[in-house]
Amino acid sequence: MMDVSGVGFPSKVPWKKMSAEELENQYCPSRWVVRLGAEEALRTYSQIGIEGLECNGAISAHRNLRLPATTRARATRKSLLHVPYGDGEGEKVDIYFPDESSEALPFFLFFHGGYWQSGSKDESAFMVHPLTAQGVAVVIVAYGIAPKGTLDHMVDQVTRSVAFVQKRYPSNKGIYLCGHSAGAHLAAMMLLADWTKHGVTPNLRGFFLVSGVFDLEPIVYTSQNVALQLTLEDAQRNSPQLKVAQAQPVDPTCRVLVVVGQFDSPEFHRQSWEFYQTLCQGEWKASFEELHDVDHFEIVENLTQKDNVLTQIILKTIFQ
Ligand SMILES: Nc1ccccc1C(=O)C[C@H](N)C(=O)O
Repeated sequence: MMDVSGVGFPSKVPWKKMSAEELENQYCPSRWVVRLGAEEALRTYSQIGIEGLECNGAISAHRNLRLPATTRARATRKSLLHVPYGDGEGEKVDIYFPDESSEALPFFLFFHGGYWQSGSKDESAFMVHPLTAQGVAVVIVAYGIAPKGTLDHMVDQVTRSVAFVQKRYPSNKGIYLCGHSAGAHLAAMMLLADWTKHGVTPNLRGFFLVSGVFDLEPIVYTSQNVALQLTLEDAQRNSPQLKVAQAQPVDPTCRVLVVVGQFDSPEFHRQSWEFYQTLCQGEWKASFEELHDVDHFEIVENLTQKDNVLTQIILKTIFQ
């Protein structure tokens, strides 16, 4: 029997029934952090990731262990910094290499979060140390954030950054894309990319989509849209949730892991779960993980640690 009242059925789009205040809350990750206050959570996140002022090349190995991730990565790993992947302002990547010199390496690309309007590559080298130590090259990608950059342009930039890595390292042992929060959205858009106009098909072997947003429509009705200025059409065109079931994987063995933190908001949980379910309806080799005891920020901060669950999942996926 059909239930027209909807009673007893959780709405497919629960956010449409929320007050403006509740929607704002659901899409403000820092308000869901339990270990710290919202502002302190944001401060800690950038302190752990950022390029500190201590980088002077003369730091002892012991002190390096305590340095913020990007400072430590730049001080201790072989790297190419601010490499242009396009002619536009800010179209740059930082590439960090393992000790052994080879170009036949797996490449792990990271797209930072910050609601497409904050964050930078210079504070996002979280995972460089544990991954390069195991023989993975790590590429931290910069893209032109709002209000200067539009979402369509960011998607194009990220596409070109992936094509750039494939062209520069054609003998790579796989390209793995990882994004956090808004960066997970940008990484997910690469599931839909048309590579023919980029003259190269990247050797995509895996996606790690961490605490992402895949249906952008609710964002239109939050304060995040003041800087983004998304119309409903922009949001729909850039929502992998609406498109991925129809898209064909270039390589059907490419893995797509959707990950969310236990303390992410219910809307973030719904976004990840529904995206995973949609991937499963298509031909994608998808899996889903809810990571225990972490919030929206710790989930990435912990990638500085080699024995962290997500670091281990990433390494196992790359070296399986
Ligand atoms: N800085 C970030 C870095 C990564 C991911 C999200 C953010 C945010 O700032 C989200 C939002 N403004 C919040 O207060 O939760």
